[in-house]
Amino acid sequence: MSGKVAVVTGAARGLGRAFTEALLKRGDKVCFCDVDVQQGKQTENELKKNFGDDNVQFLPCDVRKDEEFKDFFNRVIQKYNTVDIMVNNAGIMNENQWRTTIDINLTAVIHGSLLAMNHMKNKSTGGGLIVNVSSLAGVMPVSFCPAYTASKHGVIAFSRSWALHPELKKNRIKITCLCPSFADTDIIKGTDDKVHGPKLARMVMKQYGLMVTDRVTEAFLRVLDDADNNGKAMMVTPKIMDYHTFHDPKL
Ligand SMILES: NC(=O)c1ccc[n+]([C@@H]2O[C@H](COP(=O)([O-])OP(=O)(O)OC[C@H]3O[C@@H](n4cnc5c(N)ncnc54)[C@H](O)[C@@H]3O)[C@@H](O)[C@H]2O)c1
Ligand SMILES: CCCCC/C=C\C=C\[C@H](O)C/C=C\C/C=C\CCCC(=O)O
Repeated sequence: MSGKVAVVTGAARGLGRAFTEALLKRGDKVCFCDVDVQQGKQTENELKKNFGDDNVQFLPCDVRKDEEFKDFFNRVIQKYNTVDIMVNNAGIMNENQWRTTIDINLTAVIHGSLLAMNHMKNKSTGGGLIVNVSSLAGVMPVSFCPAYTASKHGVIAFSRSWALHPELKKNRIKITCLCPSFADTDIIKGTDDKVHGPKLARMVMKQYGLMVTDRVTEAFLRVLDDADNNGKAMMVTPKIMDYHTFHDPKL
């Protein structure tokens, strides 16, 4: 039994919900947020039935809103006294709303990581893990969703840069990324046909295959269990489950 306290953003459904369930199964306590309050409450009820009232809590929060996000994070600390694992998962894909895409997929991931770092370095027990959900689109170009792809590249660049910081090492804080290819969640359904070129997107998706969420959860748990995950990006596709090799210039 792990017995840690975890935060998962955007976990009313999809991968966030799957990560929440996986953490609860390990014996962690999880506080999750979402902008979709109705779905969040429904998920909370279902999870409480399976994992116990005290172990899981939903709080409404739009991670784009700085004060709301800060308040959500503080309320988790008030309830559980600590945060050991922060999963910045909330994300959208909508090339028509490219600013909002950057706000949620990148800016809020930066904010969530900083909230977690500030807490983790000040807590008496010290240490913690931040898992930032990027995408396979974080390590390669994707023609039908350039803004989404930029946001996911940004998540990896931010996480790898902080991972090098001596202050994180001193405080035993690790920061790592998860990079799934297509997985069967609602994000796949909610795309705007005009911008993405649905034919191309569907063709690419057919070529890559669609993973069940359990496969992504397996990769998530592998990252959690790996002591050597700092600054890494775990790719998960129907065929691959391995860290990406970065070719940084040797100056
Ligand atoms: N499903 C895939 O194919 C896939 C592949 C790679 C990466 N990802 C990433 O995984 C993450 C989860 O996506 P998913 O596939 O579960 O999609 P999803 O649409 O099923 O879930 C996303 C969740 O985030 C919530 N959310 C959106 N905006 C929010 C906000 N401003 N504040 C709080 N919550 C918000 C949504 O309400 C939803 O519950 C995203 O970051 C996505 O980019 C998904
Ligand atoms: C039919 C619409 C599909 C839209 C897909 C929606 C969301 C997907 C989000 C994932 O994060 C994307 C994951 C991986 C994309 C990576 C590679 C695609 C390769 C593109 C190419 O080969 O041109």
